[in-house]
Amino acid sequence: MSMIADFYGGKSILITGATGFLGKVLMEKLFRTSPDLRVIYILVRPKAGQTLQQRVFQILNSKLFEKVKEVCPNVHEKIRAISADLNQNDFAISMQDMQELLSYTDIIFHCAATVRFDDHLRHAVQLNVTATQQLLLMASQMPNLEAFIHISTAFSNCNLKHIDEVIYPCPVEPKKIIDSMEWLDDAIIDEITPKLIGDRPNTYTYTKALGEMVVQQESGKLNIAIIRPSIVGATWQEPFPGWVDNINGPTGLIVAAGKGFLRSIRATPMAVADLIPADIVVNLTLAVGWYTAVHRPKSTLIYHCTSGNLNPCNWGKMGIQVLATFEKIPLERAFRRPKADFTTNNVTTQYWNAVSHRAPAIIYDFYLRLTGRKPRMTKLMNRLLRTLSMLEYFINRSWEWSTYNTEMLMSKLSPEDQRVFNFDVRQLNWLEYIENYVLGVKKYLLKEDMAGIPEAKQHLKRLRNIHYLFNTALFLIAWRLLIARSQVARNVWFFIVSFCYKFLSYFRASSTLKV
Ligand SMILES: CCCCCCCCCCCCCCCCCCCCCC(=O)SCCNC(=O)CCNC(=O)[C@H](O)C(C)(C)COP(=O)(O)OP(=O)(O)OC[C@H]1O[C@@H](n2cnc3c(N)ncnc32)[C@H](O)[C@@H]1OP(=O)(O)O
Ligand SMILES: NC(=O)C1=CN([C@@H]2O[C@H](COP(=O)(O)OP(=O)(O)OC[C@H]3O[C@@H](n4cnc5c(N)ncnc54)[C@H](OP(=O)(O)O)[C@@H]3O)[C@@H](O)[C@H]2O)C=CC1
Repeated sequence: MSMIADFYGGKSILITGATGFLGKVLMEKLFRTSPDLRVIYILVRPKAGQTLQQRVFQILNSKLFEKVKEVCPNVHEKIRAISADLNQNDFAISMQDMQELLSYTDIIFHCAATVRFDDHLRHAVQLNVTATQQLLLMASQMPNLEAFIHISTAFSNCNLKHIDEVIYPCPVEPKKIIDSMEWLDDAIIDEITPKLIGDRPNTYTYTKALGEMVVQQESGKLNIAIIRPSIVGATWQEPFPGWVDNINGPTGLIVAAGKGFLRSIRATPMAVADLIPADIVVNLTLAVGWYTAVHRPKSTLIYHCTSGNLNPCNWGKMGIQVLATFEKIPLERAFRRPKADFTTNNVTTQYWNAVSHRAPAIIYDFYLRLTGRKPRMTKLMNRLLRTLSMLEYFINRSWEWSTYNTEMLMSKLSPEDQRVFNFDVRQLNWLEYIENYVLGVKKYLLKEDMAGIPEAKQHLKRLRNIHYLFNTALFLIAWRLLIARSQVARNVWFFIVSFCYKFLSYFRASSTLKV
């Protein structure tokens, strides 16, 4: 019997960010392993023309939840979507809903955040800091609350090289930042943002660090734990391998490489690719929820959910495996053949960006214009290059995260819990995982049919022929121009032609003699 699964039975659980990548995997696992839980409250905002109910319906009817329906057929009744916007005061939750949440919630998993690297500081502070503060305030009014689990990121202190499972203070107090966001105008905020974020690369990592400080400062009598995952990737095993449904982190680049847009990337092949599968993060999160509620540690414990120190993989190995998988299982309607390389300095990066990214996009857009269609490739390529520039910071450095608390927790689990809530990253085989990740991108994110693989391979062959044809034509044109302008080139050309002629004549003569 799993102690953790048993613990969540009969519980009322509040999840923020349940419609996000991690939140969905968390909800799925909870329903699958503890189908007798009382209710999961999720804070949801209407989005993209969909009502709350439509959003929940879509999630529950997705492939991810197929197994849940077998073990928990009444899952629709156990999920209670509460209209909320974390950008608003009191999250714009109705009085009645708020009363229900305050009266019944036993556990909180706070996953909601803005994960955009380029978010305006005001918005990032609102969601990653102020909303966390408000949620803690709500939590302090919940008489039954047993644990508050805050999801942060391993990169909240990415300005350090070695990171321990402790909270590192930021120079300016979060309360001061929250206050200043209320009266400073956008232009001034823009001006002070670089000074505030200091040696962090973006507003995301900075505000996640502030969020942790808020958790520490406002914890009061609450039972709190913080989880810091590194780069969350597709699922490893559960509910099935390779599940992913958004383009964050490496996923977007995997798509770009598979479709042939991404040809070169400024990365350090030997740098550690600290990827962590979403199901490992979720298993650790649920184990932490149980441990925090049952064992009530005296202080707020921080758990690093990383792979680098226990089972390292590097970007070079990952890139090679991504491309090897695309050889066997290509994506449909690729722009060019999947073929990419790492560059390590600015000059080569600029060169390959011009030759392999910008030039083909301009040529393709010219072709689209000629055929009366709207050009779009240059815009797409600019977006890819912007994304690459934002991710570069993370793929050219390595960090060391200590994992004492995570390993301590592993040792506290029963053998059954170690199996059901497995977060032992040492068991992960990277090559197999990356292959399944790439397959998952094709199947679950791009929704491509596996039956289309022969056609996709055919398409790649056509692209290869076009590539050869194009290169040959380009060579001939360049050569023709050169011959017209240079005596040396003309001499070389006559030499080659006469050599070929002599060789052919000799060959013809010797074969005639043999007959
Ligand atoms: C040998 C070579 C091999 C090569 C093989 C290559 C593979 C191997 C190499 C791998 C190296 C990996 C490195 C990873 C490092 C990660 C480090 C993370 C560390 C921190 C981790 C964390 O702690 S935290 C989570 C991470 N946080 C993000 O990773 C957000 C980032 N990102 C943004 O900050 C914004 O993305 C940014 C960029 C501003 C652009 O912003 P942007 O405005 O230009 O573009 P958008 O993102 O808005 O979206 C653009 C279009 O995608 C559409 N779209 C959006 N979402 C969608 C969805 N879910 N499904 C479908 N489509 C979606 C959208 O609808 C747009 O389409 P449309 O134009 O048609 O509307
Ligand atoms: N993905 C990763 O690589 C990593 C993620 N993390 C952390 O894990 C957590 C989850 O990340 P992930 O699932 O990837 O992120 P997603 O972007 O997929 O999900 C974010 C969630 O927050 C919700 N949200 C955002 N703004 C609001 C708002 N104003 N009101 C209500 N809900 C809102 C979103 O709702 P909606 O669907 O309506 O937009 C969504 O459910 C975050 O705290 C992140 O910092 C940490 C390390 C790595």
